[in-house]
Amino acid sequence: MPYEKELAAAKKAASLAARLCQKVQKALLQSDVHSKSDKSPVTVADYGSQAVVSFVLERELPSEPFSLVAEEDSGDLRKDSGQETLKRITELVNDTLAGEGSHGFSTLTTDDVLRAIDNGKSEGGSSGRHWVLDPIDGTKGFLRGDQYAIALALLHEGKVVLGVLACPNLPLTSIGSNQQHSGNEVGCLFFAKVGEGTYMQTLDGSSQTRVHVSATENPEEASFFESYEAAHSSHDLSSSIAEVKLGVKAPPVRIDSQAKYGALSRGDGAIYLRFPHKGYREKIWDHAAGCIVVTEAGGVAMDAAGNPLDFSKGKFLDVASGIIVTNQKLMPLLLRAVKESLDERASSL
Ligand SMILES: Nc1ncnc2c1ncn2[C@@H]1O[C@H](COP(=O)(O)O)[C@@H](OP(=O)(O)O)[C@H]1O
Ligand SMILES: [Mg+2]
Ligand SMILES: [Mg+2]
Ligand SMILES: [Mg+2]
Repeated sequence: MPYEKELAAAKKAASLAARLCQKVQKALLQSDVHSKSDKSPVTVADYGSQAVVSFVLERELPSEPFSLVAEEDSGDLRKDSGQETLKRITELVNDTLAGEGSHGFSTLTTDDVLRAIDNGKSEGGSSGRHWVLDPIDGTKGFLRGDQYAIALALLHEGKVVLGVLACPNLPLTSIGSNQQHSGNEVGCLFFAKVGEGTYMQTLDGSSQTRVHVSATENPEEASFFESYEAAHSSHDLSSSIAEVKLGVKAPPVRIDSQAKYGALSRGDGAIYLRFPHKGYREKIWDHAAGCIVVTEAGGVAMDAAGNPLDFSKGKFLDVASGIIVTNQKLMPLLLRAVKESLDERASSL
């Protein structure tokens, strides 16, 4: 079966990175939080997760050319002001890798960690194979103690062929609009390979189950997910689409990160709406893994004009107005509702 060893390596890398993130989230000290030039937050866990994933993928797949498109870079860590942080990241990475119990693991130096982080400089594109990584998607959620995800996908000739989504704070049982969940076990890892469906397992891989998107055909029974952060997606546009146009009764479920794609893939809700504010350009690492996890579970992800998401154009994912995700049955209704709302908005400007 194609991509078997790549999937195994990706699951191992994401699970180890999740362990590092859980450790940091538990003991998050203010000193672990920095803000990047674009003012978005980044933590030692974002960097540590990227270093772990990069190191593990290279180690597990030695015979393949290695290309990684990842969110973080080592720029700030190479400055004098970043030295303390770099030491802390290196310590975290070594603790995590040593904890894996891999035979003959020799500790990484700070230079090894910088190099592993900077492996992520690839621009991706439409030819060859590129790993796509968001080491922590939902850093704001991570900082709040809420949802976040380690999102890793493989692009081959411009198409996403596998995806792994580790969601350390997502309960194993559903988080529907009532936000109740019976079991209290927390931490899931979703994985999908093109043509082979989507599975959800516990973070330690002890049990796995095949998952499918919600089969809801009646929008009134559908519930919808959107970003927790109103800065990331227009909440009033999505509510006018969902509640006014589609008649969705349930209130929106607002959670951070691509955990939304994982929740959708197992039917926790039926719709995901994302309408970034003007001028924002989506990145492929924010959607590649989530997209295949949902589509291999029977869902459809498109931009608001009905075009499939195109991950082949480098690190940006240019979409018309926004991203909409649902099942095959609801997509035509949703597209129509989105178009009507956007047209009304445009004519009222
Ligand atoms: N103005 C904006 N509009 C849309 N998305 C944004 C944004 N600013 C940041 N983001 C992206 O939204 C991602 C989180 O998604 P969500 O809103 O679903 O939680 C962030 O990922 P990171 O946390 O990896 O930086 C970031 O890339
Ligand atoms: Mg970020
Ligand atoms: Mg992200
Ligand atoms: Mg991120």
